[in-house]
Amino acid sequence: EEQEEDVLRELRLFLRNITERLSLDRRFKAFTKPVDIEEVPDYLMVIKKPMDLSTLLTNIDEHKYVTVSEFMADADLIWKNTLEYNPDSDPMDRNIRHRACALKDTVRAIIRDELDEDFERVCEEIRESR
Ligand SMILES: CC(=O)c1nc(NC(=O)[C@H]2CNCCN2)sc1-c1cc(O)cc(O)c1
Repeated sequence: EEQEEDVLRELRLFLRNITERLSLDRRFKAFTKPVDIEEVPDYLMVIKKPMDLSTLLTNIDEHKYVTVSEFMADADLIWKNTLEYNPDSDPMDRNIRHRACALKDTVRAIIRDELDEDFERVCEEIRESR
C-alpha cells in the first residue's frame, strides 16, 4: 500500500546516492561501465554474471531491489568478478584487485555507517509479504 511505496522510494534514493558516490570515485573508474568485450574478448567466458555501477543504477530505476541486501548481492558481483578475472601476479591484475577490495570495503563501510537496521528490517518485511 502507500506506506510500502514510501519505504521503497526511500530505499531507491539511498541506493542511488551510494551508487553515484562510488561512480565519482576515481579508484572505481574501471567499474563504472559494463566491461568492454572488444577490450577483453574472453571476459564472458570467465565471468557468468557481469555487473557494473551503471547497471546497478538501471536496476534501481527499474525497481529491481526491495531490500539493501539484494542490492549488496549485485554490488558484490563487481569486486568478486574482478578478483576472479584478475588472479595473476601481473602488476595490472594486482592493481585492479586492490581497487576491487577498496570497492568492497567502501560499500560495506557506507552501509554500516548510513543504513538504519530498522529500515532494512521493514524492507525485508515488504519483500516477504510479496
Ligand atoms: C574490469 C576488469 O575486470 C578488467 N580486468 C582487466 N584485466 C586485464 O586486462 C588483465 C587480465 N590478466 C592478464 C593481464 N590483463 S582489464 C579490465 C577492464 C578495465 C576497464 O577499465 C574497462 C574494461 O572494459 C575492462
